[in-house]
Amino acid sequence: MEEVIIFGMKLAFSLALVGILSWIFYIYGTLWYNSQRVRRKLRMQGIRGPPPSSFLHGNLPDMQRITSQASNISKDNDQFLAYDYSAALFPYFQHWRKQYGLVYTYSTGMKQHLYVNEPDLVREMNQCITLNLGKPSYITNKLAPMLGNGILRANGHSWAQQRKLVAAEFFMDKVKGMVGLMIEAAQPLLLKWEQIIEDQGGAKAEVKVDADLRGFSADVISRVCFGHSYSKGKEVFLKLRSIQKIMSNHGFLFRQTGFLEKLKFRTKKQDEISSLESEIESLIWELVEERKRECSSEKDLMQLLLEAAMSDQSLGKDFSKQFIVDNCKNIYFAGHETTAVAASWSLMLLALYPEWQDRIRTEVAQHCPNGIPDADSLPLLKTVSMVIQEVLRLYPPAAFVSREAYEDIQIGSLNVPKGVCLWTLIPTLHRDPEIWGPDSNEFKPERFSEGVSKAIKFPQAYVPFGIGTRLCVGKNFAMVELKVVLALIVSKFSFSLSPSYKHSPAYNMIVEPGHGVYLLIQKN
Ligand code: HEM
Repeated sequence: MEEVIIFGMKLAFSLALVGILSWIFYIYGTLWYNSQRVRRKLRMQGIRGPPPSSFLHGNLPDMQRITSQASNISKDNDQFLAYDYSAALFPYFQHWRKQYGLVYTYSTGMKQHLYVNEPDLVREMNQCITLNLGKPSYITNKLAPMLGNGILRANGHSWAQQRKLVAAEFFMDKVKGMVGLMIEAAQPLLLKWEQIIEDQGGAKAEVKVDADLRGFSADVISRVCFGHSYSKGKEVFLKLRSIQKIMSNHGFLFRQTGFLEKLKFRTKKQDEISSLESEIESLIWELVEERKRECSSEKDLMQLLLEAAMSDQSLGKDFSKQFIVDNCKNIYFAGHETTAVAASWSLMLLALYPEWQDRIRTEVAQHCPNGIPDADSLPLLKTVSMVIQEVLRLYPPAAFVSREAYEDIQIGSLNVPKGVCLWTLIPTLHRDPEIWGPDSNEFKPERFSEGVSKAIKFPQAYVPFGIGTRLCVGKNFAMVELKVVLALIVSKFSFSLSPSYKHSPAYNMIVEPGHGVYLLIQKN
């Protein structure tokens, strides 16, 4: 008996030893050997970068050190406009750019990255149509509870299938039909601001615009996704935002979560995320079931996804359900926050440049009866478009275009090894004086008077909506929505920046005014 126990213990010990050795080999293989191999391949092509300062974490300690050393942004209005927000939020990129140029490599331990801000290479990325270039898996894995397997996270054929379906819903002819619902959704905001002015004596009042703009864009997206059931859909939006807040607190972009941290995170936050996730799923599914019972002819996004899922027998019941739920969540996330934040930045910049408010007001009065735009008059609002383009240049809500090479791929003359993540920093491209000229940090909407192609040397370097095959599906929709809301606000109110405004761009998956935008508004 004793011999059996001793044998059992020896066996357990040997197995544990084999396990530990395999783990060490795995770590050595994936971390060290792999990253050395990839770095060597890149170096042979002339790509340099900071040497990793940590065996396990690559350049992460350097990134933390550079970030903590970065000085605070000046709060002086004249100066902050000239400030590329990435210098404050991602100072390590600027730091290394000075040393290694427009294309360089760095490591975060498990992953090797390539910073790509060279316009020709950005164009080549733009033209690269292979399905082997997708969203970085280590980031999309973190987003799984929020986005499921919807279009934003998906890669390869699953992405292509979803893209075909979802994109069709946001073609310009469809978007034109949504102008009415956008105007309707803006009414509560306009009435609220009028009431605030009234309550503060009828002349000038201070408003913090961000939550109202977020409410507006959530309302618009709810109406697009869920048609007449949009008020129920808004509950989905509130829950999604809660998940976003929990997740973005956890070193979202580059930091990989350690094993112990994962355990701690699991007990503390994961339960909260899981319960929000299942509440969202039940809410959307309730709406879908309701819609099925109604046999509605309404053609909102949910109906379209429902029809597509039902017509494709190969999808299977569970997949169909997931497909609808996930894509509703994806459009909610992708569509409402970005647009609301772009509207906040627009009002901030217009507050600094009252002459552009005047120009918009004159234009709206000229083309829109009663100051209310419609599908016919919107294309005539050229000044509003120019202002939005300039806002998206200086304060793009999405800071990056990011990709991962799933196989070794060729981008222009560069061979990108499998597993490398590519990062294009949008605000830096948008402010590069080599591309935009010496006035690149100035607010000058007139640079877009003859379109993007005439505004810069390399049109591929203007990418507020991303690049190439994964270009933002909602680009037309967002532009129309922004035009509607800005035209309505500016023709009703005049405004300047309140002394309560503190310039503090903050990264929260997108780049938003950290302390909100405070305006002093008055009725026109
Ligand atoms: C000002 C507002 C917006 C900005 C700045 C913006 C920006 C972006 C960017 C940078 C990307 C990534 C592109 C890439 O990786 O190359 C993207 C993707 C996407 N956007 Fe937008 N977006 C906005 C509004 C919207 C709206 C209103 C919707 C939906 C109604 C939307 C839906 C999507 C979707 C579904 C994707 C994923 C496309 C794919 O992976 O195939 N976006 N957006």
